Amino acid sequence: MPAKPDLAAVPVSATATAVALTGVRHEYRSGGRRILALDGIDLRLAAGESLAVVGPSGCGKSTLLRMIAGFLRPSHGEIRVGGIPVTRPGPDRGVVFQQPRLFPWLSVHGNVAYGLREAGVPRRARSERVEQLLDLVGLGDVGALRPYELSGGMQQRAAIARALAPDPAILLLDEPFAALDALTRERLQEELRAIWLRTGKTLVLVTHSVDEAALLGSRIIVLSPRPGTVVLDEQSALPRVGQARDVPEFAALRSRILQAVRTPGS
Ligand SMILES: Nc1ncnc2c1ncn2[C@@H]1O[C@H](COP(=O)(O)OP(=O)(O)OP(=O)(O)O)[C@@H](O)[C@H]1O
Repeated sequence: MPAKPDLAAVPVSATATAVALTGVRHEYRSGGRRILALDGIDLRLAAGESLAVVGPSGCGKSTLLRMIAGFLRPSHGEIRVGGIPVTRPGPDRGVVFQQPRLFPWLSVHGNVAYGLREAGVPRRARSERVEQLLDLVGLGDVGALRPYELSGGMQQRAAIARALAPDPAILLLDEPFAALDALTRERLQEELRAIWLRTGKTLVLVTHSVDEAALLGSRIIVLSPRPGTVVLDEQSALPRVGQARDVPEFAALRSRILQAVRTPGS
């Protein structure tokens, strides 16, 4: 049997990149209307934290994530990543969307390698890195397949591997498992948790699911209905390894999150 690559060898970012949002407010202007999506967001995220962002529909979760990604500039306030103001997307921030958005004309391997090729990483190093990442996300055997030959869960794993390829310090995930069936979703949640523990990445995860937030957040924030403001900001005391869902703290944390979602301003 061929030796499995040492997954611990997947490089962990050396820089202690953190995210800082100061006085962030965002207002959309659409058809003469102004929509205040987020207001008064002050947040400092330490490197290696996993921040779950929960809140009712339309409270500005995706807006927050898009601003950290650099797709959108805040109307007021400032966002810094690793101390540097965010003005555009960059290789220090990998993004995973609800839909995998894989390139259908490329193999799974080709999809994961794409950004590395664009960045001029030599073929051999590229290939080694892609193999490691495919193993990390459990797709070691299907690199040669095309996205349409994969299940939805496998496609989302490939999207996660693609986002991790440039070794971003921060992984931003916007409802990454919302389109998957319940069983696949649960499995991928466990896998993402393992990937986070293994790689030490800073994660920002937007989710509607209170369970998902409780399971995956080392820190959880709840936003109020629009304009989104932070109404709960809690560090999780759940064990990082083992079956986090089975410990009593899980149910307690879950119910505090749920209460904050239901009674904004509390
Ligand atoms: N491009 C846009 N132009 C105008 N308004 C927008 C735009 N994008 C979002 N909005 C509005 O801003 C508010 C926040 O949207 P956002 O998508 O950030 O919320 P969300 O919490 O992620 O919602 P959901 O949970 O339903 O995905 C909503 O009222 C939405 O209608």
